Amino acid sequence: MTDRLPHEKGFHVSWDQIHRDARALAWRLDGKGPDDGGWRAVVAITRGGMAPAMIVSRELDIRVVDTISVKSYNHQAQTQPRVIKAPQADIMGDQGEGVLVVDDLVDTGKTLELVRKLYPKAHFATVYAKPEGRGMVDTYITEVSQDTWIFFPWDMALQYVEPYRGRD
Ligand SMILES: O=P(O)(O)OC[C@H]1O[C@H](OP(=O)(O)OP(=O)(O)O)[C@H](O)[C@@H]1O
Ligand SMILES: O=c1[nH]c(=O)c2nc[nH]c2[nH]1
Ligand SMILES: [Mg+2]
Repeated sequence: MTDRLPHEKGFHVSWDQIHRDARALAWRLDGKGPDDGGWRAVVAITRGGMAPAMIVSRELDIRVVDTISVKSYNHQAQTQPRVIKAPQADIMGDQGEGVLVVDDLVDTGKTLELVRKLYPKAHFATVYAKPEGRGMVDTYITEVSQDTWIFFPWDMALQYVEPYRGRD
């Protein structure tokens, strides 16, 4: 199945902005882990969750970091999400309790829905959230409208633009 999504708006995020927002996410998560000793590990949903997960794990001083690879999109067209690589079983434990699963954003929620089914007791955190998928995430920082496409700094490059009054 491939759906073309109507994205009216663009939300362009700089490296500085994602750094600030991921740090804010870490601070919000601090002390929210299970009572018996806090977060055991961070698991990034690749690839978009890797930069936020690095920042969160650095802020919270968590050294056990793993990845789960879920592929959901071809450019802006959504496809059925599938797990390409799972995290280490001993890190996740039985149901993921005490593990922070981090992604850059939740959109329709299909990616998190899949990971939640695998690890129902993990805590799911994203930097950005859209309304449709918000219910799938436990903690996030900034919400944008459903018709917004978020452009991350790793998908962009600086380039020249014409001055506003210089265009014919
Ligand atoms: O809530 P959903 O509608 O499932 O969409 C959100 C997911 O889509 C993007 O990942 P993508 O599958 O494009 O892979 P990438 O992280 O490697 O870019 C994004 O990084 C989230 O993981
Ligand atoms: O870079 C991205 N921006 C988005 O808004 C989005 N939604 C799903 N997947 C996405 N990837
Ligand atoms: Mg992703």
